[in-house]
Amino acid sequence: MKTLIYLLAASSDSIFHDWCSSVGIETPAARLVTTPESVAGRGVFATEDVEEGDTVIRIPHDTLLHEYNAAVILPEVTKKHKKTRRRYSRRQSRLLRPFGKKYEFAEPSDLWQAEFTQYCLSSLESNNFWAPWIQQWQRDDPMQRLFERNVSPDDENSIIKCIAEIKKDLLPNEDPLKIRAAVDIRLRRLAELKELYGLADSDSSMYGTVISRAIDLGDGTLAVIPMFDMVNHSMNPNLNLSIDFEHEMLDMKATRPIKKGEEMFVSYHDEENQDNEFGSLWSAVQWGIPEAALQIPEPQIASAQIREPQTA
Ligand SMILES: C[S@@+](CC[C@H](N)C(=O)[O-])C[C@H]1O[C@@H](n2cnc3c(N)ncnc32)[C@H](O)[C@@H]1O
Repeated sequence: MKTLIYLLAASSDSIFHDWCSSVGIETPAARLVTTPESVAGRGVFATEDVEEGDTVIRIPHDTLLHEYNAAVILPEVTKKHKKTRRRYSRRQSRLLRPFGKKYEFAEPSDLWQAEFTQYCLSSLESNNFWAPWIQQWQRDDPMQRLFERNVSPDDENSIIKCIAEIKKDLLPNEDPLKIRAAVDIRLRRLAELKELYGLADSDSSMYGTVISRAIDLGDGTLAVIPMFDMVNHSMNPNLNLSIDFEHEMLDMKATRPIKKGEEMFVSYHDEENQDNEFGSLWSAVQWGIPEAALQIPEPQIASAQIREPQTA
């Protein structure tokens, strides 16, 4: 049974790689592998020995999922989002809101979460070029299970159970009251975003997945970056991301020599924001990352058997 699961996973990893090649993502020394050797059960591994500074992944700018590409690829969804943002601003303005309640948990900076969810759902529905990649997305942690089950912010039993799971699996040292506050905010925010954007209950799972994969490109633009989003987090990363403006590519380069079969990592941590939103609490509820993964020094480096792509 286990062998069958890994064979199926290997074929889905291959499908992902075929998709990468078809959209121009170059992976000269990297491969997505589903394996228990990865810190997260699936991760990106070196397919050959790599020297410091070598480029292991190159990603064209036009493959990124962000608001600018989405406006070109899904203009009708973008149009709806603009209208929704106007409705949101009216509701938040005291002058223009004689009736109705202000949104308390969905801040302007959270609106992208619902918008990305709709871009992804619409991509799957129209089977556009992002669809094969989005189909590969996974997230499995206590917060995601709450989203998937559409737990209401008032469902005390489910929330208490989730807090206990987060504490046990991800945050053994965190105060349960703080975990509760973080969970509560996210459930209430999702409830408001669902109402504002007209999201269905069945969309909550995509919501949880997409918010765990998006990053800030550094200028406030949020994006999910194909292939980069398959790389797991470490506080001792062996890859970094740089922008090649001339060729409109993102380059992932080795920050030190990497051996064939080693798992490759980036740091999801923003050095400047260690104590606030990128702290362990935020990482656990937003990203599904355990507190242990935020510790330095790094645990043992994993390595995996790299399978050659299956040919038909
Ligand atoms: C952006 S994805 C990374 C790729 C992911 N492993 C996959 O297969 O799609 C983020 C998810 O990976 C997992 N993850 C990333 N880094 C991790 C780590 N150091 N330890 C445990 N899980 C990790 C968490 O489940 C998180 O929700």
